[in-house]
Amino acid sequence: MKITVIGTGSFGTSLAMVLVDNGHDVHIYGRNSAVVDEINEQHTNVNYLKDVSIPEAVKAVSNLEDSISHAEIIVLAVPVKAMRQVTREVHAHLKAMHKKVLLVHVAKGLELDTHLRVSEIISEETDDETVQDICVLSGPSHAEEVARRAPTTVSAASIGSDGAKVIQDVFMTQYFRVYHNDDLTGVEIGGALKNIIALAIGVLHGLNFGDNAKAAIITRGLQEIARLGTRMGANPLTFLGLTGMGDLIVTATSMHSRNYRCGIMLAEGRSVEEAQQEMGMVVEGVNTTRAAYELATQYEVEMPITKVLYQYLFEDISQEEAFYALMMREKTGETDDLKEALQQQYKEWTRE
Ligand SMILES: NC(=O)C1=CN([C@@H]2O[C@H](COP(=O)(O)OP(=O)(O)OC[C@H]3O[C@@H](n4cnc5c(N)ncnc54)[C@H](OP(=O)(O)O)[C@@H]3O)[C@@H](O)[C@H]2O)C=CC1
Ligand SMILES: O=C(CO)COP(=O)(O)O
Repeated sequence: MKITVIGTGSFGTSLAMVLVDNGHDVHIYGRNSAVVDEINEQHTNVNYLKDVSIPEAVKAVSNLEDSISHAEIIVLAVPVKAMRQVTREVHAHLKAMHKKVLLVHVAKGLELDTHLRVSEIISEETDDETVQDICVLSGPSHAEEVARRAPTTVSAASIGSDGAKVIQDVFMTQYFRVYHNDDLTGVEIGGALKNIIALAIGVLHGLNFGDNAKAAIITRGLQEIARLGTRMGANPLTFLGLTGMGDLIVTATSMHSRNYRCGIMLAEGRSVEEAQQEMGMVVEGVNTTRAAYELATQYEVEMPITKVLYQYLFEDISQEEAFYALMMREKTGETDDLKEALQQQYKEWTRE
C-alpha cells in the first residue's frame, strides 16, 4: 500500500522502516529539510536514532501536500502538542484533493486544557469525507529497538470496527507483532498515563530509593491508571495488556525511555524545562501529568502518584513531602476499586 508517515522523529522513522520491510511504498514527511536530506542521502537520522541504517526504500519528503497526495494510509507520528495543528493541515490538503484516507496515530499523551485523547483530537479536526477511520497503534515499543528489528508486540484499536484490523495487517511483520483491541479508550489511556509513572520512577531511581519503591510505584501506578481509565469507560482488562502493564514495564524500567530519563534528570536537580531541553525529544509525561491530574479532579478519582508528581513538577513540593504524602495517606484496601470495575465489566459481558 502507499503509506505516508508524518514526523521524522524516532518513532516515525522506525515505523517507516517496519512498513518498508513489509513491502509498502513509504514516504516520510519531515518539516526539517536537513533531516529529510539526511534520510534520503545518508540513510541515517542520527539525532533521533543512533547507529541505525535506514533502508533506501524509505523516501523522505519535505512537502506536506506531496506526501499526502502519495498516501492511502497516513501515520501521524508527532507529539501530542503538535497533533491538532498537524491534523488540521492534513485534513485541509485531503479536502482540497477530494481524498479519503485511513489515519493512524502513535502518540501517547493527553491534550493540555481539553484533556482529550489523541483520537478525539483527530476526530474534531477531520470529517467523514476525508477519513475512513481513526486508529491508534500503541504498546511496549521503544523506537531504538524497533529500528534494530528486535521482537516487539503492540495493539491496534480504532473508532470504527474495521480500521484496527486493517492496521494489524499493514504493520505486522516477523519482528513486529500486532494485536487488535476493541477498547480504544483503554488503549489510549494506558499509553498516555504510563508516561506519568515512568517519569515518577525515573525520579525515584535518581534519588536512589531502591527497588521496593519502584515495584510499589509501578504496581500502584497501574491501579490508578486503571481507576481513571475505567471511570472514562475503558475495559479494566486492557490495563493488564500490552498498552497497560506492557508499556508501563518497558517505559518505567528502560534507559531508552525519555520519560524515565527525564525523571532522573529532575532528581539530579535540573528544572522541568532544562530536562526537556536537554532531552531534545518529546517527554509526553510532563503535560500528561497536568492533564491527568485535572481529569482525576474532574472525575473525582483518587490518583495519589499522579497528584504527588504534579506537585513535584509544578508546585515545588519537597522530596520529603512527596514521600510522606504517598506513604502516610489514608489507609485503603488494595483491590477495592478494581473489584468494582471488574464487577461492572462482568455485568456488561453477561448482558450481551
Ligand atoms: N520514541 C518511541 O520509542 C515511541 C514514541 N511514541 C510516541 O510517538 C510520539 C512521537 O514520538 P517520537 O517520534 O519519539 O518523538 P521525537 O521527539 O523523537 O520526534 C518528534 C517528531 O515530530 C516532529 N514534529 C513536531 N512538531 C511537528 C509539527 N508541528 N509538524 C511536523 N512535525 C512535527 C519533530 O520534528 P522536528 O525534528 O523538526 O522537531 C520530530 O520529527 C509521542 O507521542 C511518543 O510518545 C510511541 C511509541 C514509542
Ligand atoms: O512509549 C515508549 C515505548 O513504548 C517510549 O517511551 P518514552 O517516550 O518515555 O521514550
